[in-house]
Formats: sequence, C-alpha cells, structure tokens
Amino acid sequence: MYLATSLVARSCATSLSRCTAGSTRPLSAALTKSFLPTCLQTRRSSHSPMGTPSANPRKKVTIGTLRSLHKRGEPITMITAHDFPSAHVADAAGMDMILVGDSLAMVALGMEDTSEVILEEMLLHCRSVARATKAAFTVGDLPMGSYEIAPAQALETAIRFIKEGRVQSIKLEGGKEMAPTIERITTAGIPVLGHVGLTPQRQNALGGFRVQGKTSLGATKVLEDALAVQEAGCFAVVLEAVPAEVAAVVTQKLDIPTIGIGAGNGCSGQVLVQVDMTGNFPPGRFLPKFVKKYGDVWTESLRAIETYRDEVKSRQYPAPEHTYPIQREELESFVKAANKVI
Ligand SMILES: Nc1nc(=O)c2c([nH]1)NC[C@@H]1CN(c3ccc(C(=O)N[C@@H](CCC(=O)O)C(=O)O)cc3)CN21
Ligand SMILES: CC(C)C(=O)C(=O)O
Repeated sequence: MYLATSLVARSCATSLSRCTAGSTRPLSAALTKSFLPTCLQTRRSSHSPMGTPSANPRKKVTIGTLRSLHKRGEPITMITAHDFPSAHVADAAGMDMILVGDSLAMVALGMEDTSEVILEEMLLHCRSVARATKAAFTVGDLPMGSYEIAPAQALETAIRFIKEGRVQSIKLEGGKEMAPTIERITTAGIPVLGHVGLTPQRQNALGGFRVQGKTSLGATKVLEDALAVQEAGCFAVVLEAVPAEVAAVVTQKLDIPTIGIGAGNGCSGQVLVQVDMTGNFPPGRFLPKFVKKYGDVWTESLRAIETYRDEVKSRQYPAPEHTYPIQREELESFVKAANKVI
C-alpha cells in the first residue's frame, strides 16, 4: 500500500513537472482541485505513442501459449524489433514472439558486426521494445562478452535484461559448452531461448557467416548442441543456417520447438530480421539467401521524404489546412503592436 501510494505520488510529480514545464506558474498553482483527479487516473494524451488502444486486444503470449502452439503443430512466428515503432507494428501484426536481436548492432546502430554492441545499448533498446509490446512474448539477446565468462556472469546479465530491459526471456548463443550457463539461468526462473548452428557472435572462429551442419559430422554436432540446450532447460532453440533436411531431423528429435532462420520449413517456427523482410535498406545491400523481402519500406520512405523536400522547396507545403487560425481583430491588433516594436 505504501509503495502504491508513493508510486502514484511520484508519477503525479512527474506529470506536474511536465505540465508546468515552460510555464511561469509556480508548481503549487498547478495543484488545483480540477487538476488532481486527472493526475490520479491513468491519462493517455492524444500524443500517446501507443495511439488509440485496440478494441479487442490479443491475448498475451506466454511460455504456455508457445508450448500449446508447438503441441498443435502450429508454426510459431518470431521477428526482430529494435525500437518502439518496429515492436509496435510487429505486435499489431500478430507475431507470437519479438526478439531484440543483437543484429541491432548492424541494422540499427550501423556497426560492422554484432561483436561491437554492448550490454547497456541492448538494454536501452529492449526497454523501448518492451513498452510497445502488449501481446507478443519478448526475448532479449545477450551480447557477446556479457555471458561467456562464467554462469554467474551470465545470470547477472540475464537478470539485468529482465529488470532493466523489461523483456520476458533471454537468448544466448552456443551448444553443449553453454549447458551449465543455461541451467544456471533457467533454474533462477528466467526462460532461455537457445541458438545453435550458425552463431554470428563466433563468426571469427567459424570463418564468417558459414552454413553449419553440411556434413554428417557437422549435422551431428548441431543435433548434439540442440539436445544439450534442451536438456539444460531452454524453452525453444533457434537453428540458424543449417540445411533444411538437417533442421527437420533435429526438430523431430527435440521435445522443445525449433525456430528456424535459414533452416527450411521443417522447423517448429521461423524468425527473420525485420529490416530485411520489410525491405528497409537501400538497393544493392547483401541479403542472406534465406531472407524473403515482403515489402519495400526503403522505397516508400524515400518517396515520402523526397516529396516533402520538393514541396518545402516549392512552398506547396505547408498548405492552409496545416496551419492554425487567429481571429481577424486579434491579428490586426497584433500587427499594430508589432509595427510599434520596430
Ligand atoms: N540484417 C541481418 N540479417 C540477418 O539475418 C543477420 C544479421 N543481420 N546479422 C547477424 C546474422 C548474420 N546472418 C547471416 C549473414 C550471412 C549469411 C550468408 O552469407 N550465408 C550465405 C552462405 C555462406 C556460406 O555457407 O559460406 C548465403 O548464401 O546465404 C548467413 C547468415 C544472419 N544474421
Ligand atoms: C537473426 C536472429 C536469430 C538474431 O539472432 C538476431 O537478430 O540477432
């Protein structure tokens, strides 16, 4: 009760300081009877980043939902998001899971590869994705360097993702060798999504973004890794860049769902990087073979911004409908006053 009251008081104080920002009224003057009641309600201004709430919101996806989708043989849909708008649209489109992948390094931060992104950057983006996601199950990707040293380090990082990143689960790359780490995190009550096959954080050791499991020996390693992360407690596992037939066999051998990316149609679900599949990149950029481009966001954004540029230059924009009126007498009086000033 004490906590609830102090939280309300704190959020009121925040609203108040926002309300009065830029005004010369003292804070106490804003504390009128008419203001207080609205302060105590959850207010949603017309500028709310969520827009108008949906009339019939989707049911929240939980670990249980994912389990029953898997049991029914219904494919699980997952997509990456890296900020509020990209998560908002993914959630509205009915994705079962939203991943704040470390591909964020490249697609949102302009870095060369995923090894450069740091924990604090991942957490900032997780928080914005979490704010937009009302139904999908959220996953935060542990960045390179934040979990490999020891299970205790990994658990500490995973806890930060939950507490500060506000996501519901974490993903980490690696097979057998990561089993003790996965066990440490899952036994603390944090769901873990495994990731085997091509593990981009290890691209230097793999010799680049190489398809994995192309030999009998390689495929056996993928299967053993997947079984090991399942045994360690993962609720599902990402299979990246492995031959479709291999991924299908691995999927059959597992009890947990497999989420494929470049792993064919025999997986229990699919994941893609959102900017890839929406076509939010300039022509000529390299795309992995497995990506299907479902949209052309780049061309549409470019068209809109170029038209805006042309209309500003030609004074077509803003038109009268984009402006605010003032009454004639007020304007005349203002012009007189203005003329007196200089
Ligand atoms: N924008 C983006 N999309 C992704 O899917 C993605 C990232 N970034 N960053 C991290 C990883 C890297 N990914 C990749 C990147 C390239 C290939 C690739 O070049 N594959 C080749 C085969 C190469 C080989 O076997 O030698 C291909 O033809 O697709 C695969 C996965 C997937 N992930
Ligand atoms: C491609 C997915 C699986 C990923 O790990 C990422 O976006 O970082």
